[in-house]
Amino acid sequence: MGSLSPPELPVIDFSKENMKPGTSSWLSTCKDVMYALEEYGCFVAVYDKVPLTLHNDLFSTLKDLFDLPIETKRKNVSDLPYYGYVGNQPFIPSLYEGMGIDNAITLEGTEDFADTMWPGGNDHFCKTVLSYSMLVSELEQMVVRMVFESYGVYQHHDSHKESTTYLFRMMKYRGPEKNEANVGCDAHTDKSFITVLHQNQVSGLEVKSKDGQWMGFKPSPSSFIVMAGEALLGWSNDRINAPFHRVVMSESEPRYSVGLFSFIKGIIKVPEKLIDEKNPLRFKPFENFGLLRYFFTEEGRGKESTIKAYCGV
Ligand SMILES: O=C(O)CCC(=O)C(=O)O
Ligand SMILES: [Fe+2]
Repeated sequence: MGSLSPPELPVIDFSKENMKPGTSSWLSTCKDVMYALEEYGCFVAVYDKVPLTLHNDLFSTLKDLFDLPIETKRKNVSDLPYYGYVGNQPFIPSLYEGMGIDNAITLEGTEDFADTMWPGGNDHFCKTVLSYSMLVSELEQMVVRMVFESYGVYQHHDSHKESTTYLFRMMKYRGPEKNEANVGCDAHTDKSFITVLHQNQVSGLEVKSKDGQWMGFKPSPSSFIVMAGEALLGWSNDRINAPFHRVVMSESEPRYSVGLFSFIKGIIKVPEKLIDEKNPLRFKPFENFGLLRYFFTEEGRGKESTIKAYCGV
């Protein structure tokens, strides 16, 4: 008998030609996506729409950004928790720094951010981030469409799309020094609808399976982690899993990563179609940003499931 090998994240190919709604490759990818989201809450998308030059430009511009003085980086502020600069502060692993761009798939959003960081802005940064986040939002939108079609609630798709807003977060994890803890980011679940993560060549991301095993991830320029947040878990009436994940640094080189987080404006309601005798309503209508804010309260932070504590029936 062979020994049981540790589970691995499912890999789904989005770079097939002709992957258009209704085609056979679209329909078979829908099945794989739904299985991955319900079982793991996460998968690796192989997606070739982001050219290697753009990938390289993005990560080299991130280095310039994080090399700015800390007083400058601290100017990245927001009313929303986790949207602004986080780093060098108590209760956050000391290896971590992150900054956020609200409305990231608009030129205005990227320019507002760049104007805060550089005197006179930074055209190259804006172009790079905007092109990147637009291409990745197309991947997010394909996945959302697949979910709505697969659950038979496509009639709600357009209004959902109109209510979607994107946060682009950029992260740097420095390598641990001798005898320093190697945790880059503590285990957590995202409060977004969907998160798409991408990174440089330094590994460190781990995702927890339903049976409690940590699964690693080998990065590549065409691999994107698509992950469900607790807002999607809530919307799906608990069908889709929102997995715990963390970053553990074992290399000395810095790890740079980026996340495109979709959030929904207004009220999220479980579609009627997803409520029946076997699956009674599990969540009251809720606000995505309310869920995010709740997580950052003393009460919300300690909960195993933020969404259940926030609006569970
Ligand atoms: O750096 C990463 O890959 C993960 C970041 C993350 O989990 C988050 O920002 O929510
Ligand atoms: Fe996360």
